[in-house]
Amino acid sequence: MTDQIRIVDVAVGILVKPDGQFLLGSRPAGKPFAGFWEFPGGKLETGETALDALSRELHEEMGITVTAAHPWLTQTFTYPHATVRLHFFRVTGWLGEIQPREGQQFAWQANRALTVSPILPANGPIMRGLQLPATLALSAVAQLGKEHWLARLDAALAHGLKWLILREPSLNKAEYADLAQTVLVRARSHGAHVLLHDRIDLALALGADGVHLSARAAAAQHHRPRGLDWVGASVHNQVELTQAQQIGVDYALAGHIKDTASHPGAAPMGWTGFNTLTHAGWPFPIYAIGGLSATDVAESQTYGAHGVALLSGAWQ
Ligand SMILES: Nc1nc2c([nH]c(=O)n2[C@@H]2O[C@H](COP(=O)(O)OP(=O)(O)OP(=O)(O)O)[C@@H](O)[C@H]2O)c(=O)[nH]1
Ligand SMILES: [Mg+2]
Repeated sequence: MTDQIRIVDVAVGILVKPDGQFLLGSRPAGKPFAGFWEFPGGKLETGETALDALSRELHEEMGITVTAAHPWLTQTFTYPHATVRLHFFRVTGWLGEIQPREGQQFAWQANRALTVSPILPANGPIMRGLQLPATLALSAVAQLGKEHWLARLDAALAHGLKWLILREPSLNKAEYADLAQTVLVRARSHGAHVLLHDRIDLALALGADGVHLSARAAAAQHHRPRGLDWVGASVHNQVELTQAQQIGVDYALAGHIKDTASHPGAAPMGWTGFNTLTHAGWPFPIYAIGGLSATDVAESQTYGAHGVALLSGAWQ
């Protein structure tokens, strides 16, 4: 018989308030990593689904009844005491007052401004994923023309756009580099992130926030591009998702979900297809893309998406 690593499945709840704050709890004395901060949750019992365990654990540990929870990402991590597979849910609805039923402390935390530490070691990628906005935008110079699109970009930045992928396959290298410089200046003044599409060297040279890789470019990578803060990839199938995981992306875009002008002829996967593709659980957030608008965020999250990536929907 071959040795098999026993994997302990754990359901974890990230309680999120409408303003984006999330709840951490301290691990009670007597448990491994006592005093470390974690999201509430615990081990699945025999016969339980992850969602069953989440509801039970949050009731046991903090006295609440979960009314809205969506799978978000799945992370496997090996501790000295066990290998755990953590099923993270975003919990947006609950009933009852939060009570520390196990002697733990609770603290609502804002992104990038944690006031408690240390966090359980497995949770690093999770904290990073929580920094990603619910919507991101892909540029539309080819559709709108450069000047018109730049004007729309300024308006979107003023309205809070925080994440932009500069994807313009119809521009030549020099035109693209020129546009990237212009866009970086505008985005920086609003604290927005700009990821260049496939141009790793240019992203490094210009100090862009990262790179977004087409599925084809991701397939050609043997490791995560070095020196960039954020790396994402487009995926359409399990093979591409696996490759994205192997190179260690921070997020993926999966689609396309609906019929779009930019993908005439290709059959959309729909929400069912998105769910089939992603439901096994991946250790990074996945955005849905293709024919979507900002009003689709809530629906996308019921299918396990982090949110939606917008093309024309970002510039109307
Ligand atoms: N609850 C929770 N557990 C986490 C997180 N991150 C993480 O690595 N874990 C790991 O998941 C494992 C199980 O979690 P747990 O100790 O809360 O389990 P539990 O509530 O069923 O506790 P029990 O065994 O005392 O009944 C631990 O090894 C813990 O280190 C997290 O954010 N929240
Ligand atoms: Mg627990």
